[in-house]
Amino acid sequence: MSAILRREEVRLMELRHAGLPLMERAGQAAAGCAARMLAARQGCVLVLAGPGNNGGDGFVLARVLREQGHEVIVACLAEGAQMPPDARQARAAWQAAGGQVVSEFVGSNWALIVDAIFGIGLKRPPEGRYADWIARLSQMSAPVLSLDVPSGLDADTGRVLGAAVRASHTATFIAMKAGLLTLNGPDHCGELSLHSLDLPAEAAPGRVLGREFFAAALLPRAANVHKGLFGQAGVIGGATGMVGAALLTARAALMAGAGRVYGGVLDAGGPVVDFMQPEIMLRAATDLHLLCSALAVGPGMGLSEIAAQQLRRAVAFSGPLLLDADALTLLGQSPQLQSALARRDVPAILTPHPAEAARLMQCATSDVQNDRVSMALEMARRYQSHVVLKGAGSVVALRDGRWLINTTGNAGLATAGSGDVLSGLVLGLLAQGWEPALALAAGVHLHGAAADWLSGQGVGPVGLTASEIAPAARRLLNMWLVQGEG
Ligand SMILES: NC(=O)C1=CN([C@@H]2O[C@H](COP(=O)(O)OP(=O)(O)OC[C@H]3O[C@@H](n4cnc5c(N)ncnc54)[C@H](O)[C@@H]3O)[C@@H](O)[C@H]2O)[C@@H](O)CC1
Ligand SMILES: [K+]
Repeated sequence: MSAILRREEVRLMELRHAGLPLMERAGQAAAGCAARMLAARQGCVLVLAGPGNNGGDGFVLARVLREQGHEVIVACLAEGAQMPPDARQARAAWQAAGGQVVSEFVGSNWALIVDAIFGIGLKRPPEGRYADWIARLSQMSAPVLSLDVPSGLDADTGRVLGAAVRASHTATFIAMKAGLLTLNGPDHCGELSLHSLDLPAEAAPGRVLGREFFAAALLPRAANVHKGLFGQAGVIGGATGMVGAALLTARAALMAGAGRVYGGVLDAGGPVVDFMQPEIMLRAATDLHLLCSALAVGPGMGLSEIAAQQLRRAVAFSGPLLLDADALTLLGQSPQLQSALARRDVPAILTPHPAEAARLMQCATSDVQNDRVSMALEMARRYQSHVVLKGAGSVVALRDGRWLINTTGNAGLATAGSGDVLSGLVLGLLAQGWEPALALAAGVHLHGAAADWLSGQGVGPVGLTASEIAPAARRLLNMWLVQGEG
């Protein structure tokens, strides 16, 4: 499972290995990507080199491609003397080999454009002619290879600083960066490849969320079992007009394997049976006993006094607890509930989307989105819970400070009820005795993988409905249980 390093962690790693020819290795690795992208394409390669070490990587790549017989031009606005030592050396080696450096590029008929303008060193919007280059790149039809980070993208947060390159492929070095995986990163990176530059893997609190994280919990079912072994899942939600949200959660819990599922609805005139899924035992929320193995509270629950009462009852429940949707809004308004939550032995799971996270953190949604990893970690710390901050590149922050970014899923999940299904999948795993951190990570990964599988069948991303996610997730989960880590 790949480590994700923040900018400062990458810098420390570079310092620790300063004696190694890292820029040479980075340029060589990127030249391999470039050669694959060029394949049979004829014509000249344009390398846009910035003023720092990202530009230096570009000079190494240019030299290697030229040695392989490709025609290459490097455009660089900085003077050699203004560049940092490694980049200066790479530029000198390029020129010593007969390579040309120009200060401007004309024409648009390139076989490949290499974006070596800015890497992890960019912290403010690109200015002047660099901004101009990025704007011009967006109008060109040639494939673009970005080195380390698409220029203009913040490597830690995935924010576009002004404007950013939209790459066909991004070759990133040493370790994965959060900004490539969350917010605007996935829309700008194209295909993503990681090149470790032969540095040893490091222990880091951030990881890419893969199946190996929860593989130990993927245990195939024995033959001699009964439903009582797979837990009782309880759902509280479904105020008037929103009963469907609670049903989506309950159905997903059933399809994730919970032995029995109880639905406690707040709508006094609500249904007594779910005719699409009659296995679910429906009743008034006030009649739902809390002897269940795991509880999810919030889908379609509303913000009424009865909803608040139900939430207070749920926070006192000692088993695994997931809070979603309206439960999060109510939680954000109540210091008493917050301290009760923080005192729980079993950490609760919070599943906010960015607007709900903003309510939990008493800030603007844009503040949440501007640094999703830091915000998810701060929420986990403040609420002493495991958190998933949903959205492109969902960030899972665990109570102990570890964090994960999920890479499954697609825009099809941006549909009504999708979050209710996620809650149900996690709830179903919790009911079966999965440890909360593993249930959350697995649920998030599975939910995204189900959407990817459905999109591969033409069911989405456009028009994917939340009801379709749980049956697809059930199918994948059964495959994973047989395959293990796979
Ligand atoms: N240091 C090392 O050991 C290694 C560094 N590597 C490369 O080096 C990159 C980091 O290098 P740097 O720290 O030099 O940073 P960058 O090359 O990403 O950019 C920093 C340079 O851009 C300028 N700059 C920043 N923002 C600007 C803006 N908005 N407008 C105009 N100029 C701006 C800075 O003044 C500085 O000159 C990595 O992303 C990676 O590509 C790799 O070669 C691997 C090894
Ligand atoms: K770049």
